[in-house]
Amino acid sequence: MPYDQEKQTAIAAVIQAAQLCEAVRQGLVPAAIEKNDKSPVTIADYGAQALICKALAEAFPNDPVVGEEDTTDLRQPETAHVLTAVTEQVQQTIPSATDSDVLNWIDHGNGTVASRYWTLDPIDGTKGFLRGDQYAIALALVVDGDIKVGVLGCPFLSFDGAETGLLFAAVRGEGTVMMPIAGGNPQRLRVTAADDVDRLRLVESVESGHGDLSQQAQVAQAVGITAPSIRMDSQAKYAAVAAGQAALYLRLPSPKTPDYREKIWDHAAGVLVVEEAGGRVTDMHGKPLDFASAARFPNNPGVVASNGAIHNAVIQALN
Ligand SMILES: Nc1ncnc2c1ncn2[C@@H]1O[C@H](COP(=O)(O)O)[C@@H](OP(=O)(O)O)[C@H]1O
Ligand SMILES: [Mg+2]
Ligand SMILES: [Mg+2]
Ligand SMILES: [Mg+2]
Repeated sequence: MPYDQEKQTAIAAVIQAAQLCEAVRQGLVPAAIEKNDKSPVTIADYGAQALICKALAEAFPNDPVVGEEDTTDLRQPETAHVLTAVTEQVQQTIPSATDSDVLNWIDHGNGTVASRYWTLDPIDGTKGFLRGDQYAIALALVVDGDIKVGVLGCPFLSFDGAETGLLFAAVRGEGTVMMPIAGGNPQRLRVTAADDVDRLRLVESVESGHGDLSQQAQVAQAVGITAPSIRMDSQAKYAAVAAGQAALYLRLPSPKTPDYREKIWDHAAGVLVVEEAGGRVTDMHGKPLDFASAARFPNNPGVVASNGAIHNAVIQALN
């Protein structure tokens, strides 16, 4: 099977990171540090990036990793206690890890977009993680601008009252599967059918500043969605579309940040998980998302992920 080693490595690394994140979340209330852009980061974000980058560096030493976090803040003398806490978490998985190993592994995630690269969001939805809501560990392999492998770990997600903690994995051309993070059989996923009115639902961010709630409501209405939207943090939204829990995920540019450019690690894994479950993902004008250029899409405003059947109607309503 193509990309089997990549898929297995990514799944194993995401499960390790998910266990670290849950250990942090179930401990004391995780402290957040404020980054330069005022967004939060926690010891779990750093620890998850360290574990996944270590696994990728060992298995695929030549592949750059374009990850969200870096070590600038962690290397400041005032935050020495934070680094100590990150290393302690990483040692639960790798007992020999030192502070210096941890810094080097995190920095391995500061690669740039190349003909073949990985992109990593160690915790997507850090605000959700801090609130005790949804978050995701998102890892994808991109080759010549095409996403080949996408793995989403959603440690706090469950559907229809089944087990909590789900992992989603997709390989281009091979479909998407869902499995419990705790172990169990993979199950093939399929987006919701065009005529499944009960599942004709919109999923959107909890954070009102990460989208345009009023335009999203108008578009949903225009394509016949009448149920109230499901609000969810992180790329768990893509998982909801892939699993047929929702028919549409809208992320339109917030009027407060009209020039915001979406980051590749906020989407790559989720996009493949939806596409391989039979859905479609484009920007708000119906153009494919550009994973070949840079860490942020240079020219893709807004994101629309759907079951495919309603996609053209959504793009028409937008334009
Ligand atoms: N103005 C903005 N518009 C859209 N997305 C934004 C944004 N500011 C931050 N984000 C991104 O929104 C992500 C969370 O998405 P969601 O709202 O769907 O949970 C954040 O990822 P991190 O939590 O990994 O930093 C961050 O990259
Ligand atoms: Mg962040
Ligand atoms: Mg993110
Ligand atoms: Mg993140």
